[in-house]
Amino acid sequence: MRALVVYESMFGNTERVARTVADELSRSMEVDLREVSQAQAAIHDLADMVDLIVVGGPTHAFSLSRPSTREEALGRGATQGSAEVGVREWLEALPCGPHSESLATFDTRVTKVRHLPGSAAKKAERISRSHGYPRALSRESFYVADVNGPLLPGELDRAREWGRDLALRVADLAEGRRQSQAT
Ligand SMILES: Cc1cc2nc3c(=O)[nH]c(=O)nc-3n(C[C@H](O)[C@H](O)[C@H](O)COP(=O)(O)O)c2cc1C
Repeated sequence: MRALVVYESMFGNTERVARTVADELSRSMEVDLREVSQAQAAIHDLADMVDLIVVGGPTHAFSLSRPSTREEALGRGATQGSAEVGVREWLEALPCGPHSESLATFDTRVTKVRHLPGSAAKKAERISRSHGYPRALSRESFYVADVNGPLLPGELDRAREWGRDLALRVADLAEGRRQSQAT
């Protein structure tokens, strides 16, 4: 089984979550972890050959980032990422389906506005569904203390649990497909 984990991160927090999730998935699957600007080729090389795609990014303005919000992040001291390429652009470039592989989305967001609706993970799911992906297997938010982080205590443990749960669900789905083909 194979997974592709694609992330966008400007202050490093989403990257830490993505690495933790990828590490947990790699206990039972072959995992390709890519920063979004390095993931363009993966759209065509891998997208239809993996069992699971995990996409994560920071919530900006209640949604996935845009060039303008990434520009703002750079102005606020972000040390990685770029204004040009983000998860929104990556998802919008995906070929239209139907696609059969499972997909899961996550984001990081600031804890003090956690009651407000709208998140990068929700928007990522919406774009992927419009490209023919099934409903997300799971969608999760991980919380940071402020715009530049850090992640709240316990969030990387939660990311590890989330990765473990995803791996189990993908294995269950594969087993279900195998059994229905056998009958
Ligand atoms: C321009 C901008 C807009 C943001 N808007 C939101 C928001 O609407 N809701 C929220 O919870 N966090 C918001 N944040 C905080 C980000 O979610 C936070 O910077 C991110 O989780 C850090 O992840 P990273 O280290 O991977 O970049 C915003 C940050 C920036 C720079």
